[in-house]
Amino acid sequence: MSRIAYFGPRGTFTEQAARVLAPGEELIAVETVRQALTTVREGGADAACVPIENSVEGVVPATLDALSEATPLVAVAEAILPIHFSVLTRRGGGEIRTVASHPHALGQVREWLEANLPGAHPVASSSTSAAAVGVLDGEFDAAVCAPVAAEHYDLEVLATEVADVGDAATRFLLVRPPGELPEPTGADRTSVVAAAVNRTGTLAELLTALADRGINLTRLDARPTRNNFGEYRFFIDFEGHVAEPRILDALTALRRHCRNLRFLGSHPRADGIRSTIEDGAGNDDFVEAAVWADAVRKGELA
Ligand SMILES: O=C(O)C(=O)C[C@]1(C(=O)O)C=C[C@@H](O)C=C1
Repeated sequence: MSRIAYFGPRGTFTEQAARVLAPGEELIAVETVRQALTTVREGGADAACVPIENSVEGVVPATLDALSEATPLVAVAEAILPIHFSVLTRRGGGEIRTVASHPHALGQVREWLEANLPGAHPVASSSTSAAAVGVLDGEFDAAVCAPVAAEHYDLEVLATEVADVGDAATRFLLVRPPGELPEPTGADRTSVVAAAVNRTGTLAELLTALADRGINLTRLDARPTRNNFGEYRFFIDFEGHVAEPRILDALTALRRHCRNLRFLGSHPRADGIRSTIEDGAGNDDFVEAAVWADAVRKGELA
């Protein structure tokens, strides 16, 4: 049985994602995204489940930063979960002066809180379930949680189906140390983090390397390197799998344009959306062109 470290404690959305991505495996709850990844890096778990991006609040910066530092880990699978919250309070609790949750969760219920708990002060907690624990301990008066948290913590459900955007969703990754990659399916996502040289046009060069090969981006984010003010790392997700000749060609080109390129994995997309293949940019086109060039090099063709 594999050991999966996840961003907990029990009852987080990440725990639900871990159950989808690694059914029946042993789950180990840790307090932060960074700890989940460190546990894998230090051999305390075989893989980690972490949130990567939400359709309303965008990327989870802690995940991007922790994936770009220390020893490399690669994503081997993803899950997308619909996100709506329950608001939990202490049984028989009085006035609600503070309402706690993960900042990403608070950002998704801002309007609901203003309309329904206008007097309550929002407080950031390390996760949605950590907020529930805080309510039990008397630290906060209410917690914005995953609905399943009500099964783990002895709290009263004040409201359900809480969400400012009805069809919000979060994407989660299962990451593990580099090893055998999942097979390509035709509906895959590849992720890299690029530390580009700080000069005119470097980001354009990276994007052009992908555009020239007809590769569709699915996400682009920048995070500071934390070394020099104004210096960034670019997180680029695109359609396709590194086992495909067109993607391998693009990766090689990206490597030439970067001071440092980290491969963050190729894995099937949870939404099953197949890669866009532009005319003349299919895998057969890349293979055929390489065969032609090889024959030219051998003097067999001109
Ligand atoms: O705190 C949790 O329950 C989490 O799993 C984290 C997280 C996030 O980081 O976005 C996951 C999904 C929701 O969007 C809110 C919080």
